[in-house]
Amino acid sequence: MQLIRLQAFDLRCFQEFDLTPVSGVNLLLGANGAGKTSILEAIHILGYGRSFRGRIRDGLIRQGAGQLRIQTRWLTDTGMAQQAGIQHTGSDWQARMNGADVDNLGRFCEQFPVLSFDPGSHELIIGASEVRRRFVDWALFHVEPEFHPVWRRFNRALKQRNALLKTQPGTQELASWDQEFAEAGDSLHHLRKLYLKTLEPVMQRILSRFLPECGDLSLSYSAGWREQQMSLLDALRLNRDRDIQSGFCGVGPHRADWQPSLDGRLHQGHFSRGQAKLLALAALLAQTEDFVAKKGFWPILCFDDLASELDQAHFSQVLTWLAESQAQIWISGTESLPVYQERFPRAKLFHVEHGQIQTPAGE
Ligand SMILES: Nc1ncnc2c1ncn2[C@@H]1O[C@H](COP(=O)(O)OP(=O)(O)OP(=O)(O)O)[C@@H](O)[C@H]1O
Repeated sequence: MQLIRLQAFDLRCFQEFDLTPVSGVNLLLGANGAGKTSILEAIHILGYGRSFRGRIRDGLIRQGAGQLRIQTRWLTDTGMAQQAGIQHTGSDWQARMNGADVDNLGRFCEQFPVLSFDPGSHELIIGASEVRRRFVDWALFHVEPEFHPVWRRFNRALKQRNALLKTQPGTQELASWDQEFAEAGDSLHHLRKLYLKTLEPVMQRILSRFLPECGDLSLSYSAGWREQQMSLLDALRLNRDRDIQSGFCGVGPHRADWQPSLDGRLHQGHFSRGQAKLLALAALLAQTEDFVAKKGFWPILCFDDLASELDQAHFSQVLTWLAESQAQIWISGTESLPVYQERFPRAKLFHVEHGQIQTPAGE
């Protein structure tokens, strides 16, 4: 799929912008603070219903404005033109698609599979487990129809069980939620585990291209309880007293995690920031390839300040991968055009300067 028009009103430093991107590579070039990341932020909001730079009150809405609006026209994978918009009035997001309100933000976001690589992406490898769960859940949300109902059912059970735990419940009371929690949790666990199994060889292939010296990759998965030794239901029963004491559920898929390791010996604590970035990039590209294999079309790919994130050799390898892809790609950077022109002769340039965007004459 591809965006064919992207407009934003009162987003950060932009009073308004209106872009007509191409289906291939779109370059957002300009000085620091010009607004390049804010354009990628607009695309991210379409795909996730939130910014990747904090909450709305952290400055997403332009200073002095009361609300922000993002509008887009896009072509679906079957080539159908659609239009949609999302706005934030200071209290919540409201979305519209083809002229009708969309109540469920998830239904809106599923139209926009967007994957982003930015200066914070190494967090996927060395950050908190929540980032890694989100990574897997993003893919499942888009490629696995069973996932969304299972995820909602599990989160509801988790919320209800945690609320009950705060009331110092009796064993019987808790048991009624344990069953529901365990059933939904088991399904969620199996979907995630299977996804990582599929992703591992794809990521290994990409990694051996980018980091041949790295050796063999494996992705280890931890379920959030001792799944080798007991069922989730048994783990809940065993942990019941501790849960009642702490007032929240200490075992289950909400504590799940996955970790890459190299040659069976290098783990999370060993990776340099640069290695973590490359592993995160390999994970993102693997996720993209898996998405294409399952869905039959490409997600939108966004790269914020790509050149500054990678050394020369890896930067060049990533550009080669991107040149071979058929995705709509957005790349922001401060470097001059020739770096990209050679690889992407048909790229469209957007020159970003102090909240204004220009395209060279003739484009
Ligand atoms: N709420 C706001 N209202 C007005 N201006 C804002 C607001 N939030 C951020 N800005 C300004 O908008 C610009 C946004 O910069 P952005 O991060 O998009 O730039 P960039 O081109 O990606 O920069 P860099 O290359 O340094 O990453 C900055 O100049 C910032 O000061």
